[in-house]
Amino acid sequence: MSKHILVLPGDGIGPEVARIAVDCLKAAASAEGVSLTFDEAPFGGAGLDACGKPLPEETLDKARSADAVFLGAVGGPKWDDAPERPEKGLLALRSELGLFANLRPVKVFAGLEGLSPLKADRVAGADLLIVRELTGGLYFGEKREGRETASDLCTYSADEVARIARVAFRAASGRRGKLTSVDKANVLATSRLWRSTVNQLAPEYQDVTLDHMYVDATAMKLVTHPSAFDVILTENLFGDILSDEAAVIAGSLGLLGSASLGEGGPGLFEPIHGSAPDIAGQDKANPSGAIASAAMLLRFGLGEARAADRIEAALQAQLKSGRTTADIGGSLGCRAFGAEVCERLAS
Ligand SMILES: NC(=O)c1ccc[n+]([C@@H]2O[C@H](COP(=O)([O-])OP(=O)(O)OC[C@H]3O[C@@H](n4cnc5c(N)ncnc54)[C@H](O)[C@@H]3O)[C@@H](O)[C@H]2O)c1
Ligand SMILES: CC(C)[C@H](C(=O)O)[C@@H](O)C(=O)O
Ligand SMILES: [Mg+2]
Repeated sequence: MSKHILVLPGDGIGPEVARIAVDCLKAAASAEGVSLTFDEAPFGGAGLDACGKPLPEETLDKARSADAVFLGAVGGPKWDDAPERPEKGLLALRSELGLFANLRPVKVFAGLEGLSPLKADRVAGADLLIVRELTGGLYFGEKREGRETASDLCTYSADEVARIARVAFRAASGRRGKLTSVDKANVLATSRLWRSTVNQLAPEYQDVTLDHMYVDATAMKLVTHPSAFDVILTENLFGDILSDEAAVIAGSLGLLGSASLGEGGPGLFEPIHGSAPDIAGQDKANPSGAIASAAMLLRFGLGEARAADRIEAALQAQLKSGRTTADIGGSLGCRAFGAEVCERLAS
């Protein structure tokens, strides 16, 4: 039976990288005998332009009935003063689909240490997974927006912490067995609840070694000793910030993909970068993060591990060839890079 994918190209470089990801999905599926169907819907700024809303109802309905959703990126200066920003649509989509678990892997492959702006001996061997809580915390707390004062409420319940912590414990158990829970428990009440909830679960996962680290120290250690981490578990805002930082361990923000998963229902797969208005429309975007997200869609969204492996191998081979986009020192455009990855997928 064929599996149905909803594509939300979004804004800026979103449509540029989403196009490449779809080409890769088609090539990998055809090589592995997997049957996929695709549909597209307006979302983000494109949703505002088409229907006056960043998450039009029809788009949400299509997302709910898809097997998996692929997103390019949303946002841009054009909609900065819109009554509802494009980003609000993304938060609503994550919340409506119950996507509380955001997985953001960062890996420095042997021979590709030179892609990083950090020293090669520092990044060598880095292979970590950020497990970011995605539907709670400051992003979703009550907001008060006045002229003189404003506030964003940060709330977490023990249940919300426990369900994301279990995802991280299980991930660590299937990897190198090391879990670092990142918080700011020296200052924040939500972090103290976070820490005690994670501690309570630890005895259930005897094969996992748990430690805790403050977010500021983690930000430092990520660039000084990235290979010290296996799985990082953290709340919504800290995970957002640390994952952009962690992207440069591998080389560039354009390299990282992500999977946002709930309890059943379609997952959402998207590169971690944004719409990059500074390079949009110039064929300069690195589509690697989108391609990596396509592989995660096949693996975690559709259970098609062989097709996912095929995409990951092709992407790695392309990066190793040195024929890359400008953000990691090459001279290929987004389309040419994507076309070369697709050629590898077919062979
Ligand atoms: N998931 C998403 O849709 C998402 C994620 C982050 C930011 N945003 C939105 O994107 C807009 C721009 O935000 P920003 O500029 O802070 O972040 P950004 O990630 O769009 O760009 C940050 C920098 O990284 C570069 N960059 C990003 N992706 C790249 C790629 N694939 N290849 C090469 N270079 C790349 C950009 O050119 C820019 O210099 C904002 O509206 C923001 O809210 C959306
Ligand atoms: C666009 C924005 C709402 C989003 C976030 O903060 O989660 C983005 O930065 C991300 O990392 O996916
Ligand atoms: Mg982000």
